Amino acid sequence: MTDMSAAPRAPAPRIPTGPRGLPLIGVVRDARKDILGWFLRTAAEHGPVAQYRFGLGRSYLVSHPDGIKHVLQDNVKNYTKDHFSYAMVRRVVGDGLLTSQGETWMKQRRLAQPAFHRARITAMADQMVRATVELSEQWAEAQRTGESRLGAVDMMSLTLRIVGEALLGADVRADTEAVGHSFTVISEQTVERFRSLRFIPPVLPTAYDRAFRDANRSLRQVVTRVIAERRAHTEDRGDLLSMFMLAQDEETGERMDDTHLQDEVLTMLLAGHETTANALSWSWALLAQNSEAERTLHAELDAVLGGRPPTAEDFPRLVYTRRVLDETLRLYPPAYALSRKVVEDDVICGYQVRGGSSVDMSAYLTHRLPEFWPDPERFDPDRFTPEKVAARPRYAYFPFLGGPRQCIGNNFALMEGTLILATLAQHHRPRLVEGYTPRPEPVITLRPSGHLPVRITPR
Ligand code: HEM
Repeated sequence: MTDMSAAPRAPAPRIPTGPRGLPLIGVVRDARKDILGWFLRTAAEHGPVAQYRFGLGRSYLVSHPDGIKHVLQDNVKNYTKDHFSYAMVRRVVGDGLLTSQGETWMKQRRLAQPAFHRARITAMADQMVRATVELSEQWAEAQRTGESRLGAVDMMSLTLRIVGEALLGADVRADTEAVGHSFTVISEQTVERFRSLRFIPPVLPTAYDRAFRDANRSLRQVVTRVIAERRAHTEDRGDLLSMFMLAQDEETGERMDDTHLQDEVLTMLLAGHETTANALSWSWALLAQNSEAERTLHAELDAVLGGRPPTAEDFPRLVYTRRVLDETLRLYPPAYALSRKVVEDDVICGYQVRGGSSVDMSAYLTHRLPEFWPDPERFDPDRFTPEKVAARPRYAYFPFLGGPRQCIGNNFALMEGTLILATLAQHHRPRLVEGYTPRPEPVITLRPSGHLPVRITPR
């Protein structure tokens, strides 16, 4: 007799389909030609979970918000950072907050979290605006002389300065060029290795590998100096650097060793400026190409600020400015692709996923799914009205990820980005120089090509 009380059996998970690729290398050749286009095509042809081989390893591209939620939140323990992409990042930042896992990560996250509380960040607003006003003066000069500027370089210097001062109490203005150059070398080489499946440096280093080592050394020098300067003054400044330096293990009483401290500081310095700078660069590019949104932004700035620099109290009232940033992060999410290693067999959105394989997620892709984002390529900050946000699934939008490994600097970045846009857009209208069209350059983050050459015009 049939047991009528038994729950109906769940349908057997489906096997995801996907692009076939070539023997030995799988989809590497197609993906490296145009990774962003490849993400979009693969999801359009194979649905919410696609399967393929990247080299000899099996990977899945998860694009549906429910699948993203499953990986980042609901079954997060099954998806780790034991993935070769992080092995490469570890060669640069070692075992800092971004790359560590398990107990080490949890301890460090708990330690760093208070530095990112809303009240703490609010107290940093004045410093953020002060640094931006200095850049505004340089832009005013360029306005007078007609000289063009590299918008992306300006944004990098500004956000590096801000993160150095605000979180580490350090003046890193003189290091901008060294950090920028080193990070570019490292990003390009890391991505090149990843896409060509050369994960391990050769035994005999090439000129390219020597450049990588030099870049790494130069970043470490900056960080070592920042730490040494603080050690010369023993007082607790109450900032993130003091928290890291003074923290003692509850059981052993030990402090963080020098290498670990350097790893944490370098992680903050890099993760805390590159991403925000790219987002801001894209905002300028998009505003220059969308005059209606630019007009709405200017109207808000006139109404809220009336010509004076913004303060922390203005932040909640700069509603449209913030939406410009949100919509920029939708179209050009700096962290455009991330991967995780699958621990055990699992089912995502009804599809079977094998333990030992990789899961790839792309915010660039999910942020363009027409189901959640009608006319996805159109720049429309009003997609971020509270009603529209509430009507979408949480993980249709994840520029900062989500779940336990969500970006620790998200509120910092959103306030910083909004205040920078407001301070500069009040007085200047950067125009793209004639003949230049920004293209997305997917290195570790998503940069605009050619450093965004702009001519600064007055409002
Ligand atoms: C628009 C700006 C930013 C974007 C789009 C962004 C995005 C992200 C994303 C996607 C992750 C997850 C990475 C992963 O799991 O592999 C992350 C992690 C992280 N971000 Fe950000 N970030 C931004 C700004 C910042 C800022 C300003 C800081 C520091 C001041 C920061 C520090 C970190 C750190 C330390 C982690 C690792 C957190 C952990 O795993 O516990 N980020 N960020």
